[in-house]
Parts: sequence; C-alpha cells; structure tokens
Amino acid sequence: MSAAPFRHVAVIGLGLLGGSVLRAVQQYLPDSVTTGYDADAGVRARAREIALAGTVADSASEAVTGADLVVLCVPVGAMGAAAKAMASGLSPQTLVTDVGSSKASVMAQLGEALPGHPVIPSHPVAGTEQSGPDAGFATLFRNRWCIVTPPEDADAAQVAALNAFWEALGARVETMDPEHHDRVLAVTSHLPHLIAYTIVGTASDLEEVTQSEVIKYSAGGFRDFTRIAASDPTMWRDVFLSNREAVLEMLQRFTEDLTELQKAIRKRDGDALFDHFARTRAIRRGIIEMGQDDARPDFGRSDHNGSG
Ligand SMILES: NC(=O)c1ccc[n+]([C@@H]2O[C@H](COP(=O)([O-])OP(=O)(O)OC[C@H]3O[C@@H](n4cnc5c(N)ncnc54)[C@H](O)[C@@H]3O)[C@@H](O)[C@H]2O)c1
Ligand SMILES: O=C(O)C(=O)C[C@]1(C(=O)O)C=C[C@@H](O)C=C1
Repeated sequence: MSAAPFRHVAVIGLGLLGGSVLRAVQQYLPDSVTTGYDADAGVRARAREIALAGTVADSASEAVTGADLVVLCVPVGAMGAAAKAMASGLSPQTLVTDVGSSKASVMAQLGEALPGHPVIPSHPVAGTEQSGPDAGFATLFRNRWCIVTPPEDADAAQVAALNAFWEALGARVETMDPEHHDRVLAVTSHLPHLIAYTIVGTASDLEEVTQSEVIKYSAGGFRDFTRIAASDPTMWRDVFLSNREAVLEMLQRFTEDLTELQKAIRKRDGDALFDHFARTRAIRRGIIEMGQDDARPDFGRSDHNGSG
C-alpha cells in the first residue's frame, strides 16, 4: 500500500480485536499515528506498558481527537455507550467503524449515539478464544474476510478508504447488508459457539463422568469444543442478545436436523448417517481449499501464538 488510507487511527477498546488492529496498523501502515482508549484503567496501564498505541489516552474523547478513523472494538452491547463517550472529540469528517460480531444492532446503536455522523460498520471474521490487551497480534486479519455493511447513503470515497484499510491489514473485504450478515454469522459463528458452550456444560454436569475424566479424555472432538467454549463470556452474552432473532431461527433449524440424526441412530439407518457425514466432510475440505483454515490438528495456531 503506497499511502495509508487514514493518517490517524484511534481504537476504542484495547482487547483482542483492538490490540490486533493497533498491532496491524503499526506493522503494515507504519506512517499512521495511533491512539487508543479502554474504559478499564488496568487495561489502559497494560496497553501503555506494551506500547499497544502511540498514545493511550485517559478519555475516549481525547483518544479520538484529530483521528481520521475510529475503530470501536468493545463488546457489541457497549457500542452505543462507547460512541456517546467519544462523541465530543469527533470531527465531522472522522469516519467511525467497529468490529462487532453482529451488525444490525450495532448500526442502530451507533445511529442513535452519533446522529448524522459518518458510520460504516465492519466485522473482521477473525478471532480466537483469548481476550485482553496481550491477546492481539498483527497477523490476525491476514487472508481472513472482513464484512463491511455500509448504510445506503454512505460516502463512496469513505467506503473505498475503509476497504483499503482492511486490505492493508491483510483482510479480504466483502460488502453485505446488516440483516444478511447477521443471518450468515448466526449459522457460521454464533450457533457453533452456542453448541460448544452447551456440550462442554453438558459433559461437565454428567454425574457418572468425573471432572478429571472430562479433562483426561478430552483429546478428541471434545477438545476442539472446549477451545470455543473458553471464549469471552461478556462478548458472547452480547452477541446472543444482539442477534437474538437470527440465532433463534438457526437454532430451530439445527434442532430439527439433530432430531433427524437422532431418528437415524434409533432406526439403525446407517445410510442416512453415512450420507450426512460424507456431506459435512466435503464442507470441511472446501474450507481448507479456500485457505480459511488449516488441515493440521492444531489448525496451524502454533504458527502465531501471540507473536506479531
Ligand atoms: N474475540 C473474537 O474472536 C472476535 C472476532 C471478531 C469480532 N469480535 C468483536 O470485537 C469486539 C471486541 O471483542 P474482543 O474479543 O476484542 O474483546 P476483549 O474483551 O478482548 O476487549 C474488549 C475491551 O473493550 C473494553 N470496553 C468495554 N466497554 C467499553 C467502553 N464502553 N468503552 C471503552 N472500552 C470498553 C473492555 O475493557 C475490554 O478491554 C466485540 O464486539 C466482538 O464481538 C470479536
Ligand atoms: O476462532 C475463533 O476462536 C472464533 O471464534 C472467531 C470468530 C468465529 O466464530 O469464527 C468469533 C467471533 C467473530 O465475530 C469472528 C470470529
């Protein structure tokens, strides 16, 4: 990228996503100035210690003063409050985006908090089960999709600059309307998390299987669920409450499909089971072929391990 799409990038919320945005800007857009703010004083202190931003400010409005781009990286339920807290520092031309995992609710909150202000939401579909200021790394967005949901009246030059920003951080950009985004992510991200939270809870509640057996024999499929089920409780509470309708619809479909498999097992219908598993195996292979995951048993995660 020859010229940075934004001279000054401010990040509100200095956890996994905020830290990764800042690390990636420092690495891939070194000419851009960075500032940051987090509502938690301990997080701000840690962010200063590890130089997560050029300046870590003591208020949201101070952090965004002079910024061309503000990236809100707080839980989706806190987007409106975070936007209101910074509003007095914004210039009329500062573009505001976010990284929230649901989009219709965030758009509504930001529209209410910043009436008439340019807001173009984003969702980089990239993350881990970690959270906090030490969890971020510069390569998080590399080769991952970032879904941008511009409002109908968005300025085309600002949309292009935002897309260029995410591309400079290594992402591939797709545009969608927020409702479609929320339905797609309900099935590809939100429901899988709900299932992981359920199955890990179910296993640990079993009276005839001890806690130590759950841990000891978790080398197989269960282990992968435990990684997902270790994800941040605040973030995921907010995701389910904000994308309630789409998640409930996908959950209904999932429950019906699970009942079908239950029926096939009860009827000893091996063909139905085999056909279903063959179809899902092909989907996994397709994801690997598209470069969206790694075939290695640790999903290639040992490659980054917080570095970058
Ligand atoms: N974790 C993931 O895998 C992932 C992936 C893509 C998008 N997201 C989205 O990114 C956002 C941040 O998630 P994360 O994983 O970085 O969480 P995180 O817990 O690591 O960081 C969130 C930070 O926001 C701060 N915060 C909360 N309310 C605030 C406020 N009003 N003002 C300022 N700071 C505030 C918290 O103190 C915390 O440090 C969420 O909206 C989430 O849905 C997460
Ligand atoms: O890999 C993980 O740990 C994730 O859960 C990341 C993940 C996902 O579901 O893929 C989680 C939430 C997001 O909004 C985007 C990405």
